[in-house]
Order: sequence, then structure tokens, then C-alpha cells
Amino acid sequence: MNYKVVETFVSINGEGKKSGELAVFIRLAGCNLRCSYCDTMWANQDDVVFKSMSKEEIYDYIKSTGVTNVTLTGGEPLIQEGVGELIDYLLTDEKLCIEVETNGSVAIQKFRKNHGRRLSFTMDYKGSSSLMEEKMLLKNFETLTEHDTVKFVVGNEYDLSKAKDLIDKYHLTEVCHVFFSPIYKEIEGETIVEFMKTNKLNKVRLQIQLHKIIWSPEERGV
Ligand SMILES: C[S@@+](CC[C@H](N)C(=O)[O-])C[C@H]1O[C@@H](n2cnc3c(N)ncnc32)[C@H](O)[C@@H]1O
Ligand SMILES: Nc1nc2[nH]cc(C(=O)O)c2c(=O)[nH]1
Ligand code: SF4
Ligand SMILES: [Mg+2]
Repeated sequence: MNYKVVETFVSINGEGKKSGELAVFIRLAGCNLRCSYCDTMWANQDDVVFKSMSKEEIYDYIKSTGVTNVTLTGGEPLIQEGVGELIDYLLTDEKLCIEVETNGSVAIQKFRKNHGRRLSFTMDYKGSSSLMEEKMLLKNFETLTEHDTVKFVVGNEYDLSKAKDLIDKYHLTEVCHVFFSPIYKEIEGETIVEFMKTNKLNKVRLQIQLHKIIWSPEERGV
């Protein structure tokens, strides 16, 4: 089994619970969604140039970097054929921790084995601004653990209100990490903080994509 890898790089993770820590990124080709704001649409094109890599080649690359946090992203990593086998294989190395960046439309439960904290899902909830909200699989909320993260990617107050309703309904702050992440240049951080204050949203964190502050927002491989 080979995987369609469009990009590999080491950077600081710019998003999620390990934001600021080094991570080695494996970006897989193809996505089942088309979010209005996607900053990685190039990876979703049918004619994207990819490197066909086996799980052993991906593992060797990861080990060559000396970095132990692995981020599997894309595109949508969980629609890549055989990705469960890749995850299981990488986790046979007890030094590695894998974070899967997933779009919220794919059932995550079947990928979990007894990996504990070394496998975590960072799952988006894509609000109305994404134009993909109808694709969100709410059942995923019932399977989250303390190692996982829900990232509400928000573009306006309506998205924020929807996020609050879901946080309340599924008691998300009690079961996993919860982030609000602004769609780049679409909504002011201040608006999000005011919403958090007004609604007393304890245990929710605002995150801003660090890599878009450190590097140019269009830069690849960072
Ligand atoms: C490019 S996606 C790849 C993984 C997966 N397809 C997903 O959507 O989670 C990685 C992360 O970048 C976020 N993202 C993409 N474009 C963005 C933008 N313009 N502003 C803020 N976050 C963005 C996505 O919401 C997602 O959390
Ligand atoms: N530095 C950096 N951190 C990230 N965290 C998640 C990313 C992604 O595209 O999934 C990403 C990315 O593209 N770059
Ligand atoms: S799901 Fe992720 S990769 Fe796919 S279009 Fe949306 S942001 Fe981009
Ligand atoms: Mg990115």
C-alpha cells in the first residue's frame, strides 16, 4: 500500500493543543470537502503532484527528522486509502505521537485502537461560513476523549453561536480540548474574545494560526 504525499516538512505546529511545539507534517492528497476558506486547496486538486510513499518510507522520513510529534493532515487524511494501517504502523514506535487533522465529516472511531494519548484527533466543526456545515458528522462528538480536540473554525457571530450550542449540547469542554479558530482575515480576534466573555465560555481557547504570523500566509512547507 502506498500513500499520496503532497508535502512533508518540519515546523512548529501552528494549531491545536500542541501549538508551538515542533512537529513533522505529512500532508496527504485529496479532500471530500471544498471549504470556502481552505488554505490548502492546491492539495485537493485531481492533478496535484504527489510522491507515492510506503508506510516504511514515511516512517523513515519521520525518524530522520528526530521530531516525535507527527501531524497527519491534508487534504483530508482520513479518506486516504489504508490510512488506518499507516497510523497503526507509525504507532508501533512508542516514541511517536500522532495528531490527525480531520475535517469533521469522516467517522473517526474506527481508527482508534489502544493507542491512548499517542493518537489524537483534532477535528474541525465547520460552521456555516465554510459552506460545508451539512457534511459535519455529529456522531463524532460522542466518541471524543480527553486526548482529542474540537476546533470550531469561525467566520462570524453566527458560527460562534452555533459553536456554543454544540459545546453545551455535547458538554465538549468536559470531554476534550476546545478551540475557536478564526478564518484567516475574516473575523477579528476581539469579536471572538467578546463572545467568550459574554457567554462565559470557560475552558474554550482562542487559537490563531501561528504559522501565518511567523511566515507569509501563502508559504508552503511551514
Ligand atoms: C487544511 S486543513 C487539512 C485537514 C482537514 N482537511 C481539516 O479541514 O481539518 C487543516 C486546518 O486548517 C484550517 N484552515 C484551512 N484554511 C483556513 C483558513 N483560511 N483560516 C483558518 N483556518 C483554516 C482547517 O479548518 C483545518 O483545521
Ligand atoms: N505550522 C503549521 N501547523 C499546522 N497545524 C496544522 C496544519 C495543517 O495544515 O493541517 C498546519 C500547517 O500547515 N502548518
Ligand atoms: S476539509 Fe480541510 S482540506 Fe478539505 S477543503 Fe476543508 S479545510 Fe481544506
Ligand atoms: Mg495548514
